[in-house]
Amino acid sequence: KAGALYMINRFFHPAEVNSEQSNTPLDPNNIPAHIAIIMDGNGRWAKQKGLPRIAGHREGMKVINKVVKKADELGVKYLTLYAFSTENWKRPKSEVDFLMKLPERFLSKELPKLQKNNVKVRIMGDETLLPPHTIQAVRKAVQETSENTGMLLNFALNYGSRHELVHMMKKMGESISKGELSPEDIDEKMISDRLLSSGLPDPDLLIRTSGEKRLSNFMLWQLAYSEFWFTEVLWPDFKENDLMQAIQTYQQRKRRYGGV
Ligand SMILES: CCc1cc(N2CCCCCC2)n2ncc(-c3ccc(F)cc3)c2n1
Repeated sequence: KAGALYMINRFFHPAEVNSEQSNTPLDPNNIPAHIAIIMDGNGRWAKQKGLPRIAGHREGMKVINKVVKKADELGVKYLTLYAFSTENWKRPKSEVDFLMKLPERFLSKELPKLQKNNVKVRIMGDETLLPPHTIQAVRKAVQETSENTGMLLNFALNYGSRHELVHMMKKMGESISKGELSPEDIDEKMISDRLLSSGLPDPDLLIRTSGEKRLSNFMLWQLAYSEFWFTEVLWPDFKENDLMQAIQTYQQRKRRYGGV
């Protein structure tokens, strides 16, 4: 009787099967080469636990190591992490001061491991406004890992996509007015090469945590053909399995660059 009732219920209320989640193993031949992550939800995580916001940032930093390791194991070639946006300067001074200490804290702890794993560190952003101690720490890491040939770990630091585009267009305008460049020479490759992400392939997959479904001025040019994967999970709670699920979803959505 119960069985029949169950069947009737299922008939009228088909299971909410999210077609994008299943336990099929990952296809090693279709791992996204470049994954970009907006690591959001750190403040909210802290608030939910009745902790100060900086506790969320500290917890969020610990997640990076697990995600870097898993991505590298899976064969991801480039991993871009949005650590600080040009809009983040509006945060309280105490919070910004804390955030600006995280690069050196992270690197002093993790650089040896990154070196051992042949990871190459890169920074993407406007360094001019960063405090000297922060610039020093990141430049040292970039320099020390510059010969590495493994996964490239790209931290977006004081990065803003519109700032990046305005800066690029100003430079291009200067080249044109100096007669070094003519408008006919301008094409997509030239623009890509003049952006802060120069040399990196466009992200294949963008992950944003904490339920926000916005780009927040992040890599607007570069994400033109990327798959987006959003999760309610707050960054401090993000696990390797969430990364696997994002890649699984990416693999199920056969990539299309417009056309058929
Ligand atoms: C400058 C703001 C900031 C914030 C931040 N958070 C706070 C927000 C997001 C969650 C992660 C922890 N992290 N985590 C690592 C770095 C980092 C940056 C550059 C680098 F070369 C090495 C590490 C970081 N930087």
